[in-house]
Amino acid sequence: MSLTLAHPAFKTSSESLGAWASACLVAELETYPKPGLVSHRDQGAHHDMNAALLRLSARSLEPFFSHLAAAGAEDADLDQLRRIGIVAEQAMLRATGGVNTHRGAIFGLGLLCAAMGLRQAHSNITLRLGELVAFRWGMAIADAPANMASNGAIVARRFRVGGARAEAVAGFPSAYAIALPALRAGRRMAPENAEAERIQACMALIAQLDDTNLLHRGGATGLAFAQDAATGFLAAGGIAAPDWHRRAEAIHAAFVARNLSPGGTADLLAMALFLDPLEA
Ligand SMILES: CC(C)(COP(=O)(O)OP(=O)(O)OC[C@H]1O[C@@H](n2cnc3c(N)ncnc32)[C@H](O[C@H]2O[C@H](COP(=O)(O)OP(=O)(O)OP(=O)(O)O)[C@@H](O)[C@H]2O)[C@@H]1O)[C@@H](O)C(=O)NCCC(=O)NCCS
Ligand SMILES: Nc1ncnc2[nH]cnc12
Repeated sequence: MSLTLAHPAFKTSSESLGAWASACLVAELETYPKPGLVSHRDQGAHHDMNAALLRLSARSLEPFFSHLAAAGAEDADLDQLRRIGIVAEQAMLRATGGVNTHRGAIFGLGLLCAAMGLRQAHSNITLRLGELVAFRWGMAIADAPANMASNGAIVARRFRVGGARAEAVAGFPSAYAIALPALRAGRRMAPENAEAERIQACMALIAQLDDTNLLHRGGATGLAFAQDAATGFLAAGGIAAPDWHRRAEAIHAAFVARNLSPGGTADLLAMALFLDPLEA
């Protein structure tokens, strides 16, 4: 399925930014075959999530993304953003019956919404949104007490990788340096196929990201398997190769067989879709 996203106007209200962030979560979902992840076609390597649940979750988050954009416009500090983020997590868990569908996305997209609000409120700010997150809230994110019991924090310690918080502190380098260029290169390779360009960005992310979900489910071996598979896909031409869809499906099946799911990649893909019309 090829979902066309209606981009928001360059200067836009908090409400339409919230709608845009939520639409990007749905576009990420409506992308097949993403290795191991849930899509409109199947549940990937997940037993407690499906497309309907992820749509509900995305819809439940829209007002919170708007609220975060409005808070950013008021130059809110991290404590204020965190309070909104925590209420958003609770709304997500209510909408999904307790399943963690979008916790990482609330954090990453939420910070980008706040940064967009802040940037629009001050015409002299020319930083990219990721740089603005790092500049305005990065130090506070780095200093905030980590939830030592979360899957992400446990594997980040064990395997000495950064995870979601480090990504934010650094200004989302994986979204800017990996996902956005791959998305735009994918658009040139397949101008009429928006779903294919999302697969190109997804594979580029899996190939390079230290995804704490892959580490949680598959350890270092699982992460290496995933990175090698995605690297092979890209080296064979990515979505420009004539048989790309069959090869992506085979990788998806191999992830499902190993119970691997790159949840961090899913979030960063949605973030790249969000940034695409907002950053030159
Ligand atoms: C900072 C928080 C995001 C908490 O992060 P923490 O590191 O403590 O860990 P997790 O709770 O594990 O969440 C991190 C999620 O971030 C995504 N992610 C993974 N790797 C990366 C990466 N390298 N870069 C960026 N993002 C990454 C990923 O999210 C997706 O996976 C979620 C499903 O995870 P899980 O339930 O573990 O999945 P399963 O494998 O299915 O588990 P099992 O059932 O098998 O056990 C899903 O939500 C995706 O979104 C990581 O999971 C943040 O939550 C926080 O501090 N919040 C407080 C509020 C706040 O400060 N907000 C600021 C303003 S909005
Ligand atoms: N498509 C997806 N599949 C599994 N986990 C996710 N978290 C965010 N999007 C996801």
